[in-house]
Amino acid sequence: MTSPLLELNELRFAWPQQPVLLDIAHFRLQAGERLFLKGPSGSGKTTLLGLLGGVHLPQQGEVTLLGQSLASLSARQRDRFRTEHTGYIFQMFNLLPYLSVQDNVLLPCRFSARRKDRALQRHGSLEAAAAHLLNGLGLSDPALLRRPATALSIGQQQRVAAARALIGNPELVIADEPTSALDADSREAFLQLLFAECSEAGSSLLFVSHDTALAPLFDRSLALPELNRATHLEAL
Ligand SMILES: Nc1ncnc2c1ncn2[C@@H]1O[C@H](COP(=O)(O)OP(=O)(O)OP(=O)(O)O)[C@@H](O)[C@H]1O
Repeated sequence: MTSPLLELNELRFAWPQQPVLLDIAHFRLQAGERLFLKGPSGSGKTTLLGLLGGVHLPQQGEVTLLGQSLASLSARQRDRFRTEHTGYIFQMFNLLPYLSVQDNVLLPCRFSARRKDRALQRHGSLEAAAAHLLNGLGLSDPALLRRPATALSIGQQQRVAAARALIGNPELVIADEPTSALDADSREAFLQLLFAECSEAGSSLLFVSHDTALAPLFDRSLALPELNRATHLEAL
C-alpha cells in the first residue's frame, strides 16, 4: 500500500485560553486526491489548514506531510518545507499589490529552489512557466502579466492566486474558500481549471468551501464536524 501524502494522527489543538477546537483521531489524504472539506463558520477549517502547513503546531499528536513530521522541524525549516511542497490559495488571495501579475505568480520560486527548478525543467524559463499556468487559467493577454496584480478584477486575481499556488508543482495545493467571490458559472469553470492544473502537476487538492453544490465534483467530501471529536463532545 502506498503511504499517504498527508496524515494526521491523534491531533489536538486549542487556541490560548480557549477550549479544544480540533481533536482529530486520524485523517489521510492520498497523492493526487481531490478532497472537499466543509464545516460551519468557526468550526476550525482555517485553523486546520494552518496546522497542515506547520504555521501552528498542535498541542498533541502530529501532522506528517510526505513522511516528514512537521513538529520535528524548527519554525524556519517548517516555513521552508511548506513553501517547497505546498501551494496556498487564500480566501482574500493575498497577492502583493506592488508586484506585477507575473512576479506574484513567480513568488514561490524566489523562496523555493525546488519549485524554481521544477518550473524551469518543465518550461525552460520561469516566464514561460508563469505564462503556461495563466494561459491554462484563461489569462492569456501578455499585457496583463505586467500589470499590478490588484489592477485586475476579483475573478482574475483569483486565477493569479491559483497560478501562484501551482507554480513549480507543489505536491499539495490548499485552497481556502477560493470561489466565494465568484458567481455560480465562474465558480465551476474556475474549479475545472484548477482540477486540470492539479492533475497535470500531479498535485493533491484540499479545497475548503461552504458551497456544498461543488462537493460532487471532488473525489471525496468531508465535513469537519464528522472528523472532529471535539465537536462530537460538544454535541453530547
Ligand atoms: N489567531 C487566533 N487566535 C485565537 N483564536 C482564533 C485565531 N484564529 C481563529 N481563532 C478561533 O478559532 C475558531 C475557529 O476559527 P477558524 O477561522 O479556524 O474557523 P473556520 O471554520 O475557518 O471559519 P470560517 O468558515 O468563518 O472561515 C474561532 O472561534 C476563532 O475565533
